Amino acid sequence: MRIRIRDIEFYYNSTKILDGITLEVGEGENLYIIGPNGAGKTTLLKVIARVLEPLKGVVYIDGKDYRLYNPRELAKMISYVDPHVDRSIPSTVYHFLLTARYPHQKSLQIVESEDDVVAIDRVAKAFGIDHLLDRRLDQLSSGELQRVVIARAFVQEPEIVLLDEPSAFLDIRYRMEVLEYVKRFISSSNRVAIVAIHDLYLASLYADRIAVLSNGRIVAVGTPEEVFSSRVIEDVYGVKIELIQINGRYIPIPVETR
Ligand SMILES: Nc1ncnc2c1ncn2[C@@H]1O[C@H](COP(=O)(O)OP(=O)(O)OP(=O)(O)O)[C@@H](O)[C@H]1O
Repeated sequence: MRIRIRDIEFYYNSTKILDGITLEVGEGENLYIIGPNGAGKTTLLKVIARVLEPLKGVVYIDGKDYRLYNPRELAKMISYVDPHVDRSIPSTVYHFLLTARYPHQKSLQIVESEDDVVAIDRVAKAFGIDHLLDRRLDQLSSGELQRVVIARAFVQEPEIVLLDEPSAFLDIRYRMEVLEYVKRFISSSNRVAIVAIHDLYLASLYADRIAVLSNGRIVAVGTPEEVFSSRVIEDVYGVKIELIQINGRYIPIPVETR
């Protein structure tokens, strides 16, 4: 699976939000998107998920314009994880996870298949939510709910995972566990992950490449080392950065605002 994003322009009303976005994500790659508040990260993920229609530009999935896939094919292929889940949905965790299997189910299927049960069981264990399957969504803590919502994406077994700020409510162990899982799942297959995140440290740990978005434009793309050792982070965020090296990784530490 490969994604090529070509010259995407997106407007809200008459305001240009994405301005000529061109990016490629290769097989088995974890691409992280960073950038200041309002830079356009969520908008870009929604365009790639086909939740939003760009005014100009095309997204190609495996060389094919994504508008040419039928909705069911696309639903099976792409999972977009919106951080703002409606926890008032009257559903148990199990049934919420099961809804991710719809694209895999046969049209007259009324009960879950063995494959559905196996997928839910495997992912629930990996995300440490197997003890929560009978709980209702409104009975979960914010971090538990977030793990459930991210787990749901993997129950779908998508080729392309789009994660919007996956770490916000998670404690440090779960941040690492969730992103390690994503990295393993993607790297060990020919799948693709695009992760929008504010935490530069987590990006330095888990990104294969990082794209920096600022005012709707990609201003840098490269390995964590390339991106963090350039001046681009200081310029884009307006903060002074010290770079430290631990275990061969380059980790940016913001030390003061400029
Ligand atoms: N529904 C909308 N209608 C109009 N403008 C919008 C809408 N949603 C977002 N915007 C604007 O689009 C721009 C990009 O928003 P977006 O949410 O994509 O940024 P972001 O990089 O994800 O930001 P953050 O880091 O704050 O989550 C912002 O200026 C925002 O105010």
